[in-house]
Amino acid sequence: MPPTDIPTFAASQLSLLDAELRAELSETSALASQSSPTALARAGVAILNLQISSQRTGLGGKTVIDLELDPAVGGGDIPEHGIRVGDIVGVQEQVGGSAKKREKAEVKAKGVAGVVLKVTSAGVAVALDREEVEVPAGKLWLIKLANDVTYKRMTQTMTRLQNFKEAEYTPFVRVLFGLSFPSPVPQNLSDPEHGLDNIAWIDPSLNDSQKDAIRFALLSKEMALIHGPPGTGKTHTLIELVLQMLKQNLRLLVCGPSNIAVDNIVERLAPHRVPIVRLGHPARLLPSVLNHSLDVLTRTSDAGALVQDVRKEMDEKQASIRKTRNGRERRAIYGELKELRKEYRERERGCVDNLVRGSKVVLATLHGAGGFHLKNQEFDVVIIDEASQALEAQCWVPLLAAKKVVLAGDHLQLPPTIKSLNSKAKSSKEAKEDEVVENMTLETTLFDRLLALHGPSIKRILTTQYRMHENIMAFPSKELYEGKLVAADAVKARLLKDLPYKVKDTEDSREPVVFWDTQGGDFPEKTEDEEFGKKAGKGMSLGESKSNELEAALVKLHVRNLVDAGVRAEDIAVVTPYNAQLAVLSQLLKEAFPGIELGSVDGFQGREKEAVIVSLVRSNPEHEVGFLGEKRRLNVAMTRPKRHLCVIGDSETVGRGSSFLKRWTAFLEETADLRYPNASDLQDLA
Ligand SMILES: Nc1ncnc2c1ncn2[C@@H]1O[C@H](COP(=O)(O)OP(=O)(O)OP(=O)(O)O)[C@@H](O)[C@H]1O
Repeated sequence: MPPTDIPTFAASQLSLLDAELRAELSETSALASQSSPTALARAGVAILNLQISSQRTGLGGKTVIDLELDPAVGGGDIPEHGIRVGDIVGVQEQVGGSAKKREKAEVKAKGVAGVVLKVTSAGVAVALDREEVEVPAGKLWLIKLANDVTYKRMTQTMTRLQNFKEAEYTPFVRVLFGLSFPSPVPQNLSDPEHGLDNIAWIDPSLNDSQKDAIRFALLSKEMALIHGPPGTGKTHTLIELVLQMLKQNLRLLVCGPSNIAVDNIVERLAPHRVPIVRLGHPARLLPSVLNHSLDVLTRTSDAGALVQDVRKEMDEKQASIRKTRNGRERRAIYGELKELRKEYRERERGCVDNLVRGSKVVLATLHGAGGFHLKNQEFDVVIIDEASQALEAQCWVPLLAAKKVVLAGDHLQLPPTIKSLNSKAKSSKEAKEDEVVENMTLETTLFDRLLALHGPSIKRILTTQYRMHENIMAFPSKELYEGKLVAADAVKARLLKDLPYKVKDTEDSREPVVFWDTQGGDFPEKTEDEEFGKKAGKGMSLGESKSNELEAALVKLHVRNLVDAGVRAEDIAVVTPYNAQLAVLSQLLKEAFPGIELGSVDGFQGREKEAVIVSLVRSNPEHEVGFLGEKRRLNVAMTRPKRHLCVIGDSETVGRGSSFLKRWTAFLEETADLRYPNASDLQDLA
């Protein structure tokens, strides 16, 4: 692949991001602008009739308000809603008057914005944005707002890159766009000459491919890709890499596309007692990592004592506001509070700066790395986990000032979810002008692009997997990972019947792979219409989704057989690519088997279960398979189980979908325990 022109690349990213943001906003704002508060509450994105039960200064000096249901409307538990911790919400006054007038005024009324800190059945706690001082009084309502912070950060980053002067093209930037070759990395990594022959491994159980990847990442000058197929200990490897880099006295910024990806690393680094700071809103962090959160450290460290003095004063003032009825007095207190907040912020900034500067490892989400905390901070290496799940523009947020990057991911699993359909539509004229950039979509990750640009010599693959029985692993290994995967001894022959609790030896519990072949046309798929979509519940965009009721009944039969054998429902997951099928499965299985997990394939990426049933759904005379044709989706589906994979599908339809599907069906027919169900036996289960 030829080098990429940086301004053209940035311009293309900016237009793709713009289309994506518009697609995302149109979903949420269409609802908010066209609907009344009551309708919004019904849709699960608003809560009405609230009042403030208490107010305090929370983490990071933010005003925290606790909201509960107004006793005037009966108090008690808040009705069912879809607002979650970490969501950005608006808190607004609920206006009185006639129903119609009220609803109009409420939608227009301005309120304060904040982040949801806690949700219980009886209330919601919201940490208001620091700028907001005055809290609306009286009866309030809360509405979920669209979150465009990530886009703003990506757009700012791409605009900066677009305007880079040639002089700003550091050797690192040049390599990442193919304007220079990467510095060569020696072939024999453990040659004593490089000083890495005798590494004192913190975890001596690392396998050879993991050690090799770590040596490679230590020796590479500008970039290293660690390719971690399912269950191969990618994060495990990154932890050792971080510890080894710290031994070399390097300063690191460790990022991931989601809070959970970052917290996963914090949790695993913490026991090694290295000084780490986790940036990010405390509401969005796992409770187990809060002790490392910058906000909490600001409160608990010695340096934080000075900040606390001001905070105490602020709390007292906040409390006095609530006791004051007189408007003028209230305003005066708000004025004083504003001054105190300014001082608080100054002291806090000093304290934060000291904490961040003193920390050898800083962890943040990719977009979180674009906040003011990291302005002018320098790092020797930026490490990005789950890099093939991140948009390239997102990766550039921490990379603009970087000198070296280590990316870990698996480009053969699903890329980040994209909403804008037109991200792929390009005119042929433009395509000729610059093939490389014009062929790029938002789905093209930095991981993909670097591989295409520099070839496989910039990556190392992890080859021992610690999840799947070797029969489950066989097909994805051969098809996608060049046959390189090896199942670790501890897992390669594990079956359900060997679970550490009592499971009977049955035809299911002794089989690693089962294929229920529904061929013959008796298990037809159904295209779901809009009406069904509404019934299926909130948050499900079914569009042109498909379902297959008899296949769902077969899933139920198989789950029942497993449970009867003694397998716990919590150890079973059912995954399907179609939301409409998920809705059918929910109705059929949720109550019957409490604890069972049901999910879309896309949503189950990164997860694992002892037994996984995959419902493929598609069965039609035209042999159409839709997005089952995407092999990265199938790869995710078939690599979730540890001991038992059960595939349910129509070999006649699926087997003719794509060459990959054809080979998979042939593989299942040859190696799986093959079963042919009888549709008429299943009618009463559906
Ligand atoms: N060298 C090793 N020896 C023994 N177990 C290991 C080794 N490396 C990783 N594991 C185990 O393999 C499992 C998967 O590891 P980890 O969570 O790091 O994988 P991952 O590749 O990041 O996962 P995913 O496939 O979900 O992306 C964990 O239970 C981990 O303890």
